[in-house]
Amino acid sequence: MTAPILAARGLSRRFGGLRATHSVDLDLYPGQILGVIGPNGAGKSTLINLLTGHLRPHAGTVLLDGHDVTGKRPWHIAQAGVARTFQIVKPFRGMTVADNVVVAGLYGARGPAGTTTGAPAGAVGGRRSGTGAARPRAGRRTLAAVRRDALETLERVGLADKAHLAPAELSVADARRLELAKALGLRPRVLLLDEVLAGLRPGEIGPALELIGSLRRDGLALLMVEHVMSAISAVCDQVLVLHQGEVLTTGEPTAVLSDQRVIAVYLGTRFNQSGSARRTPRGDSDPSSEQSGPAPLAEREEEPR
Ligand SMILES: Nc1ncnc2c1ncn2[C@@H]1O[C@H](COP(=O)(O)OP(=O)(O)OP(=O)(O)O)[C@@H](O)[C@H]1O
Repeated sequence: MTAPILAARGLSRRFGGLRATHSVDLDLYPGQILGVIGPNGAGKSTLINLLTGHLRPHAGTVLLDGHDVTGKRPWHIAQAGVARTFQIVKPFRGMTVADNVVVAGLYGARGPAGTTTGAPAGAVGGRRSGTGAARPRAGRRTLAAVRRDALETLERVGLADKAHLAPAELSVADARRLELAKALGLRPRVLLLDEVLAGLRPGEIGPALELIGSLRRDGLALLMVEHVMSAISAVCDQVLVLHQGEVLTTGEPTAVLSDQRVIAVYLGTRFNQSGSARRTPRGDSDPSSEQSGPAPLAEREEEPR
């Protein structure tokens, strides 16, 4: 059996007395999409932050290609092939859309200590071993080549015609595409998506899922934190459910989304018509829709209060 490319063992992080994640184990394999779900505050973003080095765990281990990368800085982990998107998009605001992706390309994947990157099919550019301090690789690839790759990436996410714009001129959906393009610009082997579908209109979700599916076909390993249950059920191979920082269960989407324990932890969370557990900016549930029946999460529909 293939070894996991990214794994967590006993990953724990507290904020004061709050256990944001507690003893989380996961395995992510090349060509797999692992969905991570759970009610607001369950620890999903914290888990991504621990995997990418944006937070240090209080206990536990992060393994990349079997190498211990626990506590490594985010740029080390990014250059070792793990890219992410942020729930709140973070473009470089003083640059064009295209230059945002070029910057990512200049700092792209190098590979973990003692290995080469094994970048996915279709990925381009040089490889390099070691996890030294982050610095641009323009010396290995010309800026023109990096720019060409960036434009290909923008084409792939559907932003080619907006390459010249400033990020502030983008719609919500396009800002999410740029967030994804920046992550892909790193030419990762592992991609962690934090609510990449949030704010998209129903008609925009299908193409986004097609793109995510195409990345899996390229051989990327994807971890997807998402509240849109229909999307989780459509594209994920496995789903991990977090509840109060702990893994409640892991399994295939159909089984997990109809598991009574999983449904129970979502009770009190409102669902919209696409089966999305929604929240307000305060983190509360969306009062415009509510569902508390025992139907599988992916089949839930809005019900007036
Ligand atoms: N930097 C922080 N300082 C203090 N508490 C934090 C911090 N980050 C997260 N928390 C708390 O840790 C818990 C888990 O938060 P986290 O953002 O990981 O949840 P989540 O599952 O991603 O939630 P959501 O679905 O709302 O994004 C929450 O109670 C949150 O308030």
